[in-house]
Parts: sequence; structure tokens; C-alpha cells
Amino acid sequence: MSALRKASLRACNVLTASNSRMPNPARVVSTSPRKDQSAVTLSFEDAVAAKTCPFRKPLEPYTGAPLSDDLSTEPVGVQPFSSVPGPQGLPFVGTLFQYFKKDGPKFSKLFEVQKQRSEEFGPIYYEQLGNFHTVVVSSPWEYNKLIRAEGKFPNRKPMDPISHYRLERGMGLGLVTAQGEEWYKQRTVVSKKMLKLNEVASFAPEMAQVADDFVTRLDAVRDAESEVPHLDKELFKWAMESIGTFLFEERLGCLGKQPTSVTQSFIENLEGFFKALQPLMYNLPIYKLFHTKTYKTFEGHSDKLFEIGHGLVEKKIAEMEKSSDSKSEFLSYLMGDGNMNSKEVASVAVEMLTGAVETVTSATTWCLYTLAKNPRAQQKMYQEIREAKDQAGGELSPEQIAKMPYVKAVVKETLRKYPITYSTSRYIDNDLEIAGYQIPAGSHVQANLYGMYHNADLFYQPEEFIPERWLKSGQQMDPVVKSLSQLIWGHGARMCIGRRIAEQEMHLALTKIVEKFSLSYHHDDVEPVLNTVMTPDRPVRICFTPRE
Ligand code: HEM
Repeated sequence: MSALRKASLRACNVLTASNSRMPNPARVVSTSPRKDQSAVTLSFEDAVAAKTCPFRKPLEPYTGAPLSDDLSTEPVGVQPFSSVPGPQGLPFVGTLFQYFKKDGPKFSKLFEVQKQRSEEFGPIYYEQLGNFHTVVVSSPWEYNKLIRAEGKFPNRKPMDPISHYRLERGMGLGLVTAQGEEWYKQRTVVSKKMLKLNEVASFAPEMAQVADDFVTRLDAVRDAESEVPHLDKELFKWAMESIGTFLFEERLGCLGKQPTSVTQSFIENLEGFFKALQPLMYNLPIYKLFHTKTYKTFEGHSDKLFEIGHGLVEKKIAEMEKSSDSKSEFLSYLMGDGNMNSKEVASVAVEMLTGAVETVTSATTWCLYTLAKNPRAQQKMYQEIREAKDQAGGELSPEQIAKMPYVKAVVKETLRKYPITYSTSRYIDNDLEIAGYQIPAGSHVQANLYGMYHNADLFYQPEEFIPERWLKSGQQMDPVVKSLSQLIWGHGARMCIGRRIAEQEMHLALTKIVEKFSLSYHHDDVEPVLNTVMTPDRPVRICFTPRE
């Protein structure tokens, strides 16, 4: 055995022994500030892996404490959790106060913070933000270990303010915030309707009609410069109308000349809800002791959203009871399944409404923005549409639209550049070795999606918009890197349940918009910020010029 490898094994033993000082990892993560132990060597295997993985630390000589001679028991090359590098923080609050400094990191730019920290600390780092402890992983190969180890009831960082609100109001937790058996029961029921391709595809004709109406509306509301004032609000209306066809199988009237006051109120409150949620998620949860100003704002918006959502659900249920002409397969199915009571059904339906509108609006905004800024890609997409229409000999059916590779690549590439869910995460059920460190069960581990998507070692010219990279005919990509595009929807048993609906809505609307308009952008670049999901920092003003 080489001297270097022996030293590595010894180092490992010393460090693993120090693990005994850590709290029981069952559901607890160390609260003590970490010490920098970057001088400790990585194993021989790591050194070999460093040749293939761009994130691996290079081998360094051991300069730590004197070494024990007992080499027999511990796993080779795995360092303890306490050695995971990361930013230095204060006891109890970690780095939280840095986020309140004028020139400190910003919650609204957490994706940038994670990217910078991964450049500083490598493929894995640890950070304590108030009472939130997290391990951030920036290597797709290392995060895959977590995906492979996922159990039956995956848990991610709960949206505590939402759970707190729902519990205070005596509501069901809903899919997003429920955990364990409670989550599993709901998920098993709902996924049968929402994740099956043929189920979702059966709503495509109605969604296509909504997309057509949206194009007509965009044309009608263009100003003298051909820009659409308040494009974000228009997209909100389309997204709400579109999900309405699935949830209630009726038109909500959002795209009419005079959207109803209910629609208007829903949209305004939804925006306020997500804006208030972002700081509440990361600040100390003082709102659990007394209702802070931000929490009261959040609570006000939540009340309104639930009032409107419940109103829509109750109205629909009453109509269905009165007349067989009124139907909603989704609601009937949930109620008929027998596994959910009416409170849970309403809770899930309202959650779908809120979950669907903000996400799809933001993602579609970024798609229109990237297309407007990239005429070459836009032209290619237009050509694909024209050719498909010529082949079809007329209008494209929703099934034909769902198959257009370039349209899909545009969406993937946009969400790579602007990952609206900039990170995906889990609390791990069992101890797990990640990037050479032993991460205890109960730790929160997240994938630094934005950092990976913008890493030049993973993506050729990451700041450029190149949809071709996702095409079969495109550049060869490592399969693990390629699969990163899926992570925007999360992973495993708990991945986004609205994915198929979202993709269908977006493919339909983008195809119809690009077929009708040439998009262009004539202003300063917008910047991404987090309002829970990643949105542009100001309204996006795109020119929609009708094609001849
Ligand atoms: C571009 C649009 C969207 C993106 C990028 C997105 C992304 C995500 C992600 C990353 C998660 C967490 C998954 C995980 O932890 O593995 C999630 C969960 C969820 N999403 Fe979406 N989503 C989108 C649209 C939608 C739509 C349209 C709906 C509803 C129709 C929806 C409903 C949900 C629900 C209910 C969950 C919680 C699922 C669970 O915990 O079982 N999402 N979404």
C-alpha cells in the first residue's frame, strides 16, 4: 500500500472518530459552525475520479493531526460530515445575518449565491441559514447518489409558512406540504390523473383552444410599438384559463375583454403570495411566535386565494350535483376515489390552481424572452412549425405539436438558462456518501441546479442560448449531464405532478405564438430574481409583430 494511500486511510479514521461528537443524525443536523478542514487528503479513488469529474478536489498532501495506526474498521476515503467545507457562520444563526448586509448575499439571488459558493468550495458545501441547515451539491454524478437512494416517502424542504398557515386555518396540508403516509395517500390518488400521458393529452384540444384565444388576445392588446403592456398579467390569465380546463372542465373567462373580478383578484393575490413567501421561507420563523408584517401580508393573500379557489371548487361541485351536463373528471375522480374527504379534495384543487399559474407563467415568460432575443433559434422554430403544417396539410393537432423536437428543445434550453425552480432537494433517509463525505440521515441535501446549468465544464458555452444541444442530432452529451434537464421538475416519486400539464400548455402556446408573431426585444436585459420561483426583475417588454 502506498504511503499516500495509508495516510489517506489514517486520516479517514481520525476524522470518522470525530463523528462521535456529532448529534444523532436521525433527523438532526449539526448546529455548530464548521471548521475548515480542506487540508485533509482525499482517497486514491477520489484522485482517480478527479480525472473524470470536473468537480473533484485535487489530491493534496495530508497536513492534519498525527495519525492513528488503526486502519481496520472505517470505510476508505470517506470524510465525516463535520469536514464538509462551507461559509463560516455564527453559532445558532450561521450565515443568516450576512444576508442582511448591504453588500452581502441576497435571498432574492440565492441561485447566484449557490453558484458562487460552489465555485469557492467545490462539489459539496454546507451552510446554516438560521434554523435551516443545508448541504449543497453541484456535481450531477454526486447528486445522482441521492436520487438512487430515495425511499418510498421522499421529503423536501417543507414550505413552512404554507404548512403553518394551513394548520392554523384547520385545512389539509395538500400535496406540496404533506409528508410521509399523508402525502403518499394523496399522491397515489392524484398522480393517476395528472401524470398519465393519455389522461393529460385528452385535455389538449381545450388547452389548444385556450392558446388560440390567448394569441387573439395578444394581438388585440398590443400597443403602438407592438408591445404587450403587462405581458406578465396576460400570461397569468392564460395560465389560469388553461389549468381551469383541466380542473373544472370549463372556461373561467380570464381571456375575455373584461376578465371577471374573481380572476383579477386571484392573479393579484397570487403574485403577492409568492413575493411574501420567499423571505418567510429563509428568515428565522418568528411568525410562528407572533405574526410579523410579512406574514400578515402572506396570510392576507393566502386567505383570498383560498376563498376564491374554494369558491370555484364548491360552485363546480354544486353544479355537478344539479346537472349531468356539468362535469369535472378530475374533481369527480378525487371525490369518488374514497381516499380523500371533501376538505382534502378542495385543498388539492386550490393547490393545483396556485401551483400551476405562477410556475407556467414564469417559465413561458422566459421562453418568450429567450426567443425574442435569439432570432436564429426563433426562425428555426418557425421553420419546424411550417414544415410540420405542410406535412399535416393544415392545422396542427395537439398530438403533432407535442412531438416537435425543436419546440421542446427551446423549452429545455430556456429552463436551463433560467431554471425557475433553481434547486431541488431532499431530506435523506439514510446516511449517504456524497462527494467523499459521509452525510448523516436527516440532512437536507439540495442540487445546485442553477450552478450546474451555468457550469462551462458541464455545458458548452453555458451563457449562450443553444436549443440544438438537446436535439438527438446535436453535440454528444454525457448521459448524466443530459438528464439534468429533467431535474427542473424534481425527481422520483415526488417529482412535479403538473409536469405533463405544464409542458403541454407551454408547447401549445409557444407554437401558436411563434406561428402568428415574430418576437423581438429592444430593451436592456432583464435579470432573474427569486419571488419563490425565478422571475424577471421587471416587466418584460416584447414586440409581437404579426407575420405576413
Ligand atoms: C414550468 C412549470 C413547472 C415547474 C418547473 C415545476 C417544478 C416543480 C418542482 C421542481 C417540484 C418539486 C419536485 C420534487 O421535489 O421532486 C414541483 C412540485 C409540484 N408541482 Fe410543479 N412545476 C411546474 C408546474 C406545475 C403545474 C402546472 C402544477 C399543477 C398543475 C404543479 C404542481 C405541483 C405540485 C402539486 C407539486 C408537489 C408534488 C408533491 O410533492 O408530490 N407544478 N414542481
